[in-house]
Amino acid sequence: MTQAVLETEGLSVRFGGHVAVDNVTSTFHAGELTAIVGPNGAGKTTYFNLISGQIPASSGRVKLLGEDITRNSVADRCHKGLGRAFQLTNLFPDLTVQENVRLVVQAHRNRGFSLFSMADTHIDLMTGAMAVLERVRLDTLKDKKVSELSHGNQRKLEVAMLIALDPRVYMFDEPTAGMSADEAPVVLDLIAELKSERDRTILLVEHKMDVIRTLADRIIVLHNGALAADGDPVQVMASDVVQEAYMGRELEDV
Ligand SMILES: Nc1ncnc2c1ncn2[C@@H]1O[C@H](COP(=O)(O)OP(=O)(O)OP(=O)(O)O)[C@@H](O)[C@H]1O
Repeated sequence: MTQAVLETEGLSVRFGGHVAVDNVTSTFHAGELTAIVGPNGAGKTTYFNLISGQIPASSGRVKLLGEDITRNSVADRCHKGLGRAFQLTNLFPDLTVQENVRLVVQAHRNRGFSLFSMADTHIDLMTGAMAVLERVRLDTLKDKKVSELSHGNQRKLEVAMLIALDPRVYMFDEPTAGMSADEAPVVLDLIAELKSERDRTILLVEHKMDVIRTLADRIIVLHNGALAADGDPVQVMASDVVQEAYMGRELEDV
């Protein structure tokens, strides 16, 4: 087995008396896409928040490439290669699509977050930004202000900005939520490409069964914050634990 890229060891968080993530131990490898599923309130987003550092763990550890990052800041984890899809609130609504991506490309190359750069590097950065925008098919909208984009295109821009960061680990929380039927495949194709082309580790919180079936190499099921199942998608989805106790109604609805 190859070295684990990301590990959580006995990871837990308590909010008052409520244990939202309960002693979750799991290991994630390169080239593997793991879907994280479970009923509403199961702890999926909280597990993501613990991994990316948005909230501190009550106990347990998070390791990236063997290094303990449990106490590192969000920014430091990002710098070390942990990439979480940007929330829409992190977009700059008054800047253009291309400028938003450029800022990320620029930061990734350690030039700092500034719109002002030397002319030669400016062209270089803009070219890098355009390449990413072409991949999510937002290149024709490059000069539009982000505030003028549809919700679906704003979410595509989030994905573009994440790709521009080129992290080792991609974390997507329902990446196609709010997208129209013709917008979603662009993002799903990109996620599939990331997995094969770049040999990246991908974590995907997802409710849509068709998306899980298409993309997941592995499924982990959370229930009441704890790991209820972990393994091959076909076996996990067929298991009694998922069908009857944990996922029943939600999956049938899809
Ligand atoms: N900051 C917080 N303070 C108190 N309780 C919280 C906090 N964040 C999450 N919770 C609780 O922890 C539990 C897990 O929530 P979480 O959002 O992680 O679930 P989820 O599986 O992502 O659900 P959904 O599918 O609905 O998004 C819920 O009971 C939620 O109310």
